[in-house]
Amino acid sequence: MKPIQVGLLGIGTVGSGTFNVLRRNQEEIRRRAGRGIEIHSVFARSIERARKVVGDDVKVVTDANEIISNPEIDIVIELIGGYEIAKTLVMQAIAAGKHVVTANKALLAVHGTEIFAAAREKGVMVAFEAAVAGGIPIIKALREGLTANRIEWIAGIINGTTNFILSEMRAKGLDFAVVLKEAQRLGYAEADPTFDIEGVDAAHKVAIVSAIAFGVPVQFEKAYVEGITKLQAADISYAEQLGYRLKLLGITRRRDTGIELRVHPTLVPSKRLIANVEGAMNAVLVHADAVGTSLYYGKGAGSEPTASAVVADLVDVTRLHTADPHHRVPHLAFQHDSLATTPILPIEEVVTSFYLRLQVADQAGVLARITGILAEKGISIDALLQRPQDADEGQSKTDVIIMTHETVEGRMNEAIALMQALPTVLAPIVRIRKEELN
Ligand SMILES: NC(=O)c1ccc[n+]([C@@H]2O[C@H](COP(=O)([O-])OP(=O)(O)OC[C@H]3O[C@@H](n4cnc5c(N)ncnc54)[C@H](O)[C@@H]3O)[C@@H](O)[C@H]2O)c1
Ligand SMILES: N[C@@H](CCO)C(=O)O
Ligand code: NA
Repeated sequence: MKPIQVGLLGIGTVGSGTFNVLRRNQEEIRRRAGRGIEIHSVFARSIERARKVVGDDVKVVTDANEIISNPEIDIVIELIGGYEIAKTLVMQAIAAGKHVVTANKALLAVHGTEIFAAAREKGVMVAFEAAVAGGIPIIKALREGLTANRIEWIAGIINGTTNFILSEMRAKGLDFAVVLKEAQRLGYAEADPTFDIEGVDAAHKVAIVSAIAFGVPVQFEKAYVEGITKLQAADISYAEQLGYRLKLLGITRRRDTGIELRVHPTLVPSKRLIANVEGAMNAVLVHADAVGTSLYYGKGAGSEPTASAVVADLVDVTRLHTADPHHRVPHLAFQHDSLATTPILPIEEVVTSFYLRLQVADQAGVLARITGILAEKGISIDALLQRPQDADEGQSKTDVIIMTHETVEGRMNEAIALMQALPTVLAPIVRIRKEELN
C-alpha cells in the first residue's frame, strides 16, 4: 500500500524530532502501521532553517494552505504551539477532512471542546498523546489501558521545568529566584517561563487528563492554579525533617459532590516513588478501583521523547483512518453523548491536609492560642515542630510548623485569618497543601 501522506506545521524542537524519528525508524513503523508514513510537506516560516532539518527531498512551504488544501495529505501535525495560529490551522485542517495530531496542550485545554466537536462532525481524529507528559503514554493508558476501571484520582508531576527547579532548591538549599536563573542558563526554563512557574502549563495538562479520567468536558478555566514562585527553601527543609518532599502536582479527584481540579505545590511523603522523581522528569500516579495505584514515569519534554508520542499517534491514526468513526477510540475516552456534567469544585470545597509555618513571638501561651483556633475550627493536628530563630532587636522569635489532618479548604482559610490576626504572629503564615497519595 502507498505510504500515508502527512503535512507538518512547525518544525522547531518537536517538529524536527518527529521528522528524525519517523525517518530513522521508518521500517519498524511501516511494519507496525501496515503501511509507510511519509512527511509530504512542511510548513515553516524560514525555508532555509527547515531545509537544515529535512534536507532537499521534502517540500517546504511558507503558506500553510498548501498543506491544508492538498488532497494528497491525510494527516496534519500541528507543532507550532500557542493559541491563535494553531487554532485557525487545526480548525481549517479538520474542515478539510484531515486527521490532526498535536502536542499543543494550551490549545486543547482552552479550545478542546470546540475542536473535538468539529472533528466529530467531520469524522476525523484529533490525537494528542504528546500534549500531556510528553513521551509518557499516559493518554493511551487512561483512554485504553484502564477502561475497565472507575478512576478515583490522578496526581502528576507534569511540568519538567518546575520539577527541576524544586529538585535544585532541595538539593542546594537555594531559594526559588536563584534556581530559576540557573534553569534559564541551562536552557530548561524558557526566556518567558511564566506558564511553567505559575502552574499554567501543568493546569492545561491536568484539565485534559481530568476530562479523560472522569468523562467530563475539558475545563481548564475552572482549575485552581498556584505556581512555585513564592516557595522558600526553609519550608522545603522543614518538610524534609517531617518526612515530606515538595512537588508541583496536578491533581484531579472524584468526590461525592464534584471533581477536584487543581495545581499547587504539594507535600508528599518522602517514601513515595513519586516523591523521588527528580530533575526534569515527569511522573503520573493513577488510582483506580480495579487496578489499584499505577505510576507512569519518563521524559515529559524534549525533542525525541515528545516526538515518540507524536509518531505513536501517527501510527494510531494510520491504522484507524479508514475505520468507521464509531469504531475509533473517543477523543475523551467516553462516548461524547455519555459525557457527564459533574461540577468542578471550587478550591474552598477541596479537602486536603496542610503544612503551616507561623513565625511567632516566643512567649508563654502563644502556641495554646494557635492550637485553640484550630480546635475551634475542627481542624485536627497531626504533627508539630518548633524551631528557634535568632533574637531580633531583643524580641525572641520562633518558627512553629504544624501538620494538620484533612480539612476542607474554606475552614482552613478561616483559621488562618484568625491566627494571622494574633499580635504574636509576626509574619505572613505559610500554607502548603499535603497529600498522602496512598
Ligand atoms: N518542547 C517540548 O519538549 C514539548 C513537549 C511537549 C509538548 N510541546 C508542545 O509542542 C508544540 C511545539 O513546541 P516546540 O518546543 O517544538 O516549539 P518550538 O518553538 O521549538 O517550535 C515551534 C515552531 O513553530 C514555528 N512557528 C511559530 N509560529 C509560526 C507561524 N506563524 N508560522 C509558521 N511557523 C511558525 C517556529 O518557527 C518553530 O519552528 C507546542 O505546542 C508545545 O507546547 C513541546
Ligand atoms: N514546559 C514544559 C514542556 C513540556 O510540555 C515542561 O517544562 O514540562
Ligand atoms: Na504523553
